[in-house]
Amino acid sequence: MERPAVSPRPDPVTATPVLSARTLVKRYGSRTALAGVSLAVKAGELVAVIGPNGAGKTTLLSLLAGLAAPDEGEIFGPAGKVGWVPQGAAVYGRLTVRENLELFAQLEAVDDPERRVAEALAACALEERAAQRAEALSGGLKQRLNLAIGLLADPSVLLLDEPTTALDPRQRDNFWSILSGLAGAGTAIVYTTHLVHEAEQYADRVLVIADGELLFEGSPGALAAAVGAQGLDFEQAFVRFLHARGH
Ligand SMILES: Nc1ncnc2c1ncn2[C@@H]1O[C@H](COP(=O)(O)OP(=O)(O)OP(=O)(O)O)[C@@H](O)[C@H]1O
Repeated sequence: MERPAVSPRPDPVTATPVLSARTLVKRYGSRTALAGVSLAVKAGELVAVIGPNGAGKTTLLSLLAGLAAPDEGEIFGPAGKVGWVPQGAAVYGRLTVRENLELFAQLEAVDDPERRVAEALAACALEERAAQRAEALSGGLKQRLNLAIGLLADPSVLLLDEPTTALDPRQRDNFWSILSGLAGAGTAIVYTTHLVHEAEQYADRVLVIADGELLFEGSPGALAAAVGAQGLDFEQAFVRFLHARGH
């Protein structure tokens, strides 16, 4: 696959936040899924959200995406400019790649749908697959279509829930090339993953969440340093960190 050109991306240290949230709380009945999480994401920044099963990662992203409302706290974001890439591709198998994009563009009432569909196809290197039915796509291509749908509204922030879990290493590499290109062009990217080396490899900043609480925010190296695990494999450092924090 041809890699997209990567332009120098905004410096995430100095860039302006494009999305921020203050003390988000979300409860499901008596269960507190998020217990007061705050964050700020800047243009061109790649942020990984990692944590054990049930930590609240998907809940956090769904609030940031505006799919659910927090019980407490506030979100400040670019209205209508947050792209959402859910874990499973919610595409229509019997429609082609292009038809799926046209349908979602219509459902989301995006401006200039024809141009946006063309741009989303190009951004995800799907032009040659445009006429193929979605049900005939490989897992990697289906996930690229899922991403293309998330890009239709030309979002300045893209939220992805475990985007590469089901992909083989080559498709994963392709997918990260696309995301790196988008970050290079200034899109802020927030993703959850259980493949924690993807946090180490690609994220500028890592958020560690467990039991609905934000336990750490910083670079992958700083997470390892926080538990004296420099030089250890990042996954081992992460497990050591969780253990040290009682998880
Ligand atoms: N719709 C819901 N109704 C009730 N409880 C929910 C709902 N969604 C999530 N929860 C609960 O909220 C908590 C956080 O769930 P969430 O899916 O956000 O975690 P996660 O970190 O994404 O987990 P995983 O890594 O397993 O995907 C869990 O205890 C989960 O069971």
